[in-house]
Amino acid sequence: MRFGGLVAVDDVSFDVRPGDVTALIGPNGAGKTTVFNCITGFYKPTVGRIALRKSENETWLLERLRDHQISRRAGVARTFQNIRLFGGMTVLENLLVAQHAPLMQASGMTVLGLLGTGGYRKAETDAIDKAKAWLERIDLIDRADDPAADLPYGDQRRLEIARAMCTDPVVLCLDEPAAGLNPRESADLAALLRSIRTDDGVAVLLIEHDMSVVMEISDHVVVLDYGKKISDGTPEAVRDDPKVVAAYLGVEDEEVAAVEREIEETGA
Ligand SMILES: Nc1ncnc2c1ncn2[C@@H]1O[C@H](COP(=O)(O)OP(=O)(O)OP(=O)(O)O)[C@@H](O)[C@H]1O
Repeated sequence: MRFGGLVAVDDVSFDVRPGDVTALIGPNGAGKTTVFNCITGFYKPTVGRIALRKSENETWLLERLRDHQISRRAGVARTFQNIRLFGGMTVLENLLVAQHAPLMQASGMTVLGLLGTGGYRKAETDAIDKAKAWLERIDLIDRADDPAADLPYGDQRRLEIARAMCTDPVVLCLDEPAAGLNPRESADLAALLRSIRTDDGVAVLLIEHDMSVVMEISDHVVVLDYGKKISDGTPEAVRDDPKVVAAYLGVEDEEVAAVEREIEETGA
C-alpha cells in the first residue's frame, strides 16, 4: 500500500485461519492499521491480493470489492480503535442495527413487506433472539434496555464485539480491543475472544499493543516493522525472535546479532 512516495505496507503476506486468533503487532507506524484498512476495504491496496477462501470452490478477492460488500457479502467484520457504538440507542438496539441487512432483505425492501409478511416477522424474531443470545454471552442481558453510552468502558468494548458478531462474520478484525481496559476487563475480553475462536470457529485478527493479551490469547503472531513483515509464528517463537526484540527496542539492523547474543546469555 503506497501513499504518494511512502510505501506503508511492503509485500506483506500472511494467513489467518478459522478457529485461530492471529495478532498483528509492531511498533508505532509499522503499518498495522493500514493492513486492516486494506482488508476491510477502507483502502484499496496499490498492488497485491487479499483472498478470503470460504471453501475449496469459493474464494473472494477482497481487493476487488467495495467496503460494504466486504462486510455484508464476504463476511469480514471489524471494530475500531475508538469505540463506535450508537451511544443513545439501547444496548439491545445496537445489536439489532447490526442485523439491518438481513431484516431489510426479508422485507423485500417494501413497506408492505415490513407491515405484512410473515417473512419479515420471522426475521425480526430471529434478530431479537440472536441479539439476546449475545447479550447472555457477554453478561449484559440485564442492561439490554439501557443506553449503550451508560455502560462501563470494558462492557462497551465487548458489546461492540458482540455487535460485529451479529453480522455472522467469517473473519473478525479487532483494532486494539484491549486498549484502556483494566486487568479484570482485559480478562473478560480474553475469555470472550477465546469463546469466539472456539465456539464460533471465526478467524480473529487483532491489532494489539498489550503484549500480555497477545501472549495469552493468540495462536499466531505476525510482526510488522517499517511496513515489512519481520516475524511470523507462535507467540513464543515471536517473543524470542531477536529481530522482534530489536524492532521494539529500536536498535539498528547491525545490532540484531548483539541482541540475539544477549537473549541467549540471559535465557530471556
Ligand atoms: N492515509 C494515509 N496517508 C498517508 N500516509 C499514511 C496514511 N495512513 C497511514 N499512513 C502512513 O503509513 C505508515 C503506517 O501507518 P499505520 O497507521 O498503518 O501504522 P500502525 O502500525 O497502525 O501504527 P500505530 O501503532 O501507531 O497505530 C505511517 O508512516 C503512516 O504515517
